Amino acid sequence: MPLSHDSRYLKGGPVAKRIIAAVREDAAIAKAAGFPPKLISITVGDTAAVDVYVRNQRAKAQLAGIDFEERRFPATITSGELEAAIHGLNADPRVTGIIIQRPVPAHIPIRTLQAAVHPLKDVEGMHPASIGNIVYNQLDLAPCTAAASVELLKETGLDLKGLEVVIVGHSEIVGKPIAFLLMSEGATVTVCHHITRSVAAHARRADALFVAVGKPRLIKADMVKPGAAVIDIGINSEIGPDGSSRIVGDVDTESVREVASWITPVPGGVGPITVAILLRNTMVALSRQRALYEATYGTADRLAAE
Ligand SMILES: NC(=O)C1=CN([C@@H]2O[C@H](COP(=O)(O)OP(=O)(O)OC[C@H]3O[C@@H](n4cnc5c(N)ncnc54)[C@H](OP(=O)(O)O)[C@@H]3O)[C@@H](O)[C@H]2O)C=CC1
Ligand SMILES: Nc1nc(=O)c2c([nH]1)NC[C@@H]1CN(c3ccc(C(=O)N[C@@H](CCC(=O)O)C(=O)O)cc3)C=[N+]21
Repeated sequence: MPLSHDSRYLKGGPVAKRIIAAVREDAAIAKAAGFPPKLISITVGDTAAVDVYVRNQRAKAQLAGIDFEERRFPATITSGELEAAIHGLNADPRVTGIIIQRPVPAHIPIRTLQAAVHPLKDVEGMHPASIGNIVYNQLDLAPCTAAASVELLKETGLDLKGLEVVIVGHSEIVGKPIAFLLMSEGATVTVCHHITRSVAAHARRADALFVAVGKPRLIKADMVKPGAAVIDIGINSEIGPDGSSRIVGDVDTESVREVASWITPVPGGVGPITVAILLRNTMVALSRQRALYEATYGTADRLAAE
């Protein structure tokens, strides 16, 4: 049977399509009301790791009717200059959302940049105030990849209450927010990292296993409980047997699919949903900005008021 028809593959495409269709409707309504959504992407320096992501952001934003603009800055830029650029975007009423693509060059502290984005324009949910909201179970604007991974788990139909979940990787943008989102859903969560004594021993107990490390084939079949759901978040570039470059995840998909009941493919799993959630977050940010605007100026057409 061709792989694409194997029911064990938990594919992101249909979920992403559903989300983008809803965003497109929202965006059209907002535009008609004088609030056109606009997303700004900031890339600093060498962009190889983010090129695929930005390419897909542009394509899907266009599909959804969201303006998309990419600002590229040289690796030699200072943190202060970048912060000034972000403050300019914060103050620009035409800009709905700002995403800072990671990684940035080592001399620029990413946390300072994330904190410079106004919380109302923080479509990645990475400002300390935004990430704090997750701790308080306010989940409507969560970091995109974390939210995408949880959406995909929900597609299994598994009851998240009391589910034994193991997350491998604890970065602030992926592993940690996944843990908080799942705790809010009532799951029992274990988080592993590079100091964990036996990742395999934890992973084998999981009904749902999330992997976000950045190491191809880290998770093998003997680390997975039979019948588990495996959500592979890794996006790694590799040279394939034919010499061409391809994307692989962190899971040894070929062997793990024999053990797991569900497994997300890479590409075609979490990635497309991440892009869709970024667009959905842009609409959440816009509706917050609209609410503030209307509370301040009444419901008159913003463009008429300008
Ligand atoms: N699909 C998508 O939309 C996205 C995919 N990604 C991909 O997800 C992966 C992870 O990204 P990100 O979280 O940003 O990466 P980071 O490098 O920030 O984090 C990696 C995490 O893995 C942990 N780790 C490293 N080695 C091991 C090990 N041997 N066993 C267990 N844990 C380990 C690290 O722990 P410690 O800190 O203790 O060293 C760290 O918490 C990458 O492949 C990235 O490309 C990222 C964002 C979006
Ligand atoms: N601030 C920030 N947030 C991120 O979430 C972030 C980041 N920086 N830097 C880079 C990584 C990587 N990442 C991807 C997301 C989706 C796809 C994606 O759409 N992949 C598709 C398409 C693959 C293809 O077109 O070849 C797929 O997996 O099927 C890829 C990569 C987000 N990241």
